[in-house]
Amino acid sequence: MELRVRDLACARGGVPVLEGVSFTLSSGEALVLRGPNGSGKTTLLRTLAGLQPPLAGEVSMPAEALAYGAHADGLKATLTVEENLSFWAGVYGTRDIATALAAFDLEDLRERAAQNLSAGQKRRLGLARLLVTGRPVWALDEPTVSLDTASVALFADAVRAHLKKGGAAIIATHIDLGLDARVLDIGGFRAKQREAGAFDEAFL
Ligand SMILES: Nc1ncnc2c1ncn2[C@@H]1O[C@H](COP(=O)(O)OP(=O)(O)OP(=O)(O)O)[C@@H](O)[C@H]1O
Repeated sequence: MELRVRDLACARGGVPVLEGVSFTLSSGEALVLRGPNGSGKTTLLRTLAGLQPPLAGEVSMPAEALAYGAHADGLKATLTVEENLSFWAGVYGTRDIATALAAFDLEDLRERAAQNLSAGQKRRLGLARLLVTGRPVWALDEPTVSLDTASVALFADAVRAHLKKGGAAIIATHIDLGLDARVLDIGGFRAKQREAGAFDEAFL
């Protein structure tokens, strides 16, 4: 399993944000995305996850190989913790939710509605969803927001276990997760601004 990204260019709101992004991510590897606010980390992850088409470039794997963890947890508010995970397991065609409950210390909360969880508990449930996707590449946008120190450690353990099983992860984060990960600073891939008055055949 290898994710190869070549010369990728991405836009947000119609404005080019990144260009020339190239990297390779192999089975068992984690890549941490760094870059200042607004530099395009979310834009890159959304593009890899298939939520928006690239302007140019190639991605070797289909978006269906990725499990995308966005800023929003995407929980079903009125379903319990257990029902949320069972729902997602059904969507992804997997069965085991026990491993996900245990990995994110959610067993005692299994019957609580998602809307009645604390912010950190909601985040843990959103991350537990990754384990029921069965997808090889996790693409995660600031996954540790709202997590306390113990929960950050649970998350790092879950990533390590995923990598050990042959998975891979690409993670936008500003904190040190203690993972043995490569770092890609996307500040170096900022799209050049078009010169004023430059010829643009798209408008012809
Ligand atoms: N919905 C939108 N419409 C238009 N432009 C947007 C939209 N969302 C973000 N942008 C712009 O796209 C650029 C890249 O934003 P992006 O969210 O990818 O950055 P980021 O590196 O993830 O930032 P942060 O670290 O703050 O989360 C920024 O200039 C941002 O203002």
